[in-house]
Amino acid sequence: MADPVVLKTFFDKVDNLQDHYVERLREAVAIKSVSADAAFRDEVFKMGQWLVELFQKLGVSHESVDIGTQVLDGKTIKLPPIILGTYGNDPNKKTILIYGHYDVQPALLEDGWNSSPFDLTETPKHQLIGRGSSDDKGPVIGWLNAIEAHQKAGIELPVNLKFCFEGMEESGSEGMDEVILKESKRYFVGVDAVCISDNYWLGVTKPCLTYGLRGISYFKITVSGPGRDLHSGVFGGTVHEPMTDLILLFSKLVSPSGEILIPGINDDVEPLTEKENKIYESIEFTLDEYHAAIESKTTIHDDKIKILQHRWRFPSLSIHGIEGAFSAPGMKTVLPAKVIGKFSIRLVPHMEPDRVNALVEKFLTEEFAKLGSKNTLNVECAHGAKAWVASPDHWNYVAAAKAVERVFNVHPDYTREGGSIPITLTFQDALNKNVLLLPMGRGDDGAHSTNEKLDRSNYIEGIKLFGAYLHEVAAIKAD
Ligand SMILES: C[C@H](N)C(=O)N[C@@H](Cc1c[nH]cn1)C(=O)O
Ligand SMILES: [Zn+2]
Ligand SMILES: [Zn+2]
Repeated sequence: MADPVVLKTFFDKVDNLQDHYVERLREAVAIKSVSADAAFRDEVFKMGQWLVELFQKLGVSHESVDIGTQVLDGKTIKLPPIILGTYGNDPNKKTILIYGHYDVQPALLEDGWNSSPFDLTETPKHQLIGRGSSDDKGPVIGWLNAIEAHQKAGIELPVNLKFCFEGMEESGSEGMDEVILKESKRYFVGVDAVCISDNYWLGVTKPCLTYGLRGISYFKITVSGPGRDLHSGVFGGTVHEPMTDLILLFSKLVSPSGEILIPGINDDVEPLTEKENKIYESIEFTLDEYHAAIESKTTIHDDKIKILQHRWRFPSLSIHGIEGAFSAPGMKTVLPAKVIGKFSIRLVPHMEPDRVNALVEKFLTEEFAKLGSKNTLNVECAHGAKAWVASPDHWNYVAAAKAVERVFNVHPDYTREGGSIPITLTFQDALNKNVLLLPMGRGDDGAHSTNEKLDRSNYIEGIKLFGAYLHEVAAIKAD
């Protein structure tokens, strides 16, 4: 067990420094590191540099891995570096690898934010609102704040740390798999376990440890027709309209009750067992909290167990948007010449992205042929990742559960997550080590949504949790 006196000294220091930590998060949120938009690529680099400077300040040695270029929006642009760091190199201590990402989802005030998305704004209820506050800048900085609090309190860190921070997680983790595979034989040698803080509690009160994620296959379907946008009064009714074709195709993918309609997609999904059903019963989770998080009562299922199952262990298909479609206010009577529909399928264990992609492509090609349209269709899978499930019996989880008890005085729930972190499985397989997901934020943080927030208390207690976890890791007997 970790020394309670040492932990108390560390916790007190974190409390002392909390305003400084909020200012640090404010600085990071102000950097618009949106990986999905070529126009913001300089900002992603700036954010990487900001982390490097923080590493330097804290005495973390580091390397920036150049992963080349990508073609985005028709332009060839540089990919942001993967930043590796090392803090401590004592052969008598365990080594924990921390992964996180410094890119964020896009955000515009006009999407419905109550304050400017890149100006961290603290509400009277002490919610820190800003893009990336919870996903994933708060957690990434949290680890570095924990190091700083140790230094300022004069406490030695009881483990060695390795860091791996990427700037492309929100855009398919381009280049990451190759780097992990390569560095598993060099930079990551000696790692005993991996910890990732890039998800959320299930609800708003109870901490959890997460041992599973869904995978993802992200599709772009392009329907092209006329050589340019047309006047719908002059040409409407005389040409095959790409938008009409696309909407018809979209309508074939999923039913209003969430059932995926593509033949064969559900074939590899494991059947439910009585034993598994029991797991959901003990999880602390209420429909009211869920409705509060989505700010409506529009759930397909009004039953706790079904909601958890559909979030964790069944696939889902979501339609995200249409590039090229008229979406501005007003009533432009345009007939778009080319539209790109975007949707993704969340994958569960045993579903293989390659098989899913082949089924999707075959289905859409057949459905498009049935339309008798003279337009053309192109189906592309932009990125794919398999689902991940770990063993929560491992010492890595036992140490984390003890840390939760130290900070929150409660035993955590063990959850799976509906979202995806593509490289989790790669870390597990390439390093052959246990991976733990240790969330900092709450289930209502609104990651990817408008008014994303991180509660001040989750941020500050989260920093304590990270430190306590490292002390419990050091104290535990590894098997
Ligand atoms: C759970 C994690 N914080 C996250 O948000 N992951 C993204 C990853 C992704 C994949 N394609 C685009 N983004 C997610 O689950 O959507
Ligand atoms: Zn994330
Ligand atoms: Zn995200």
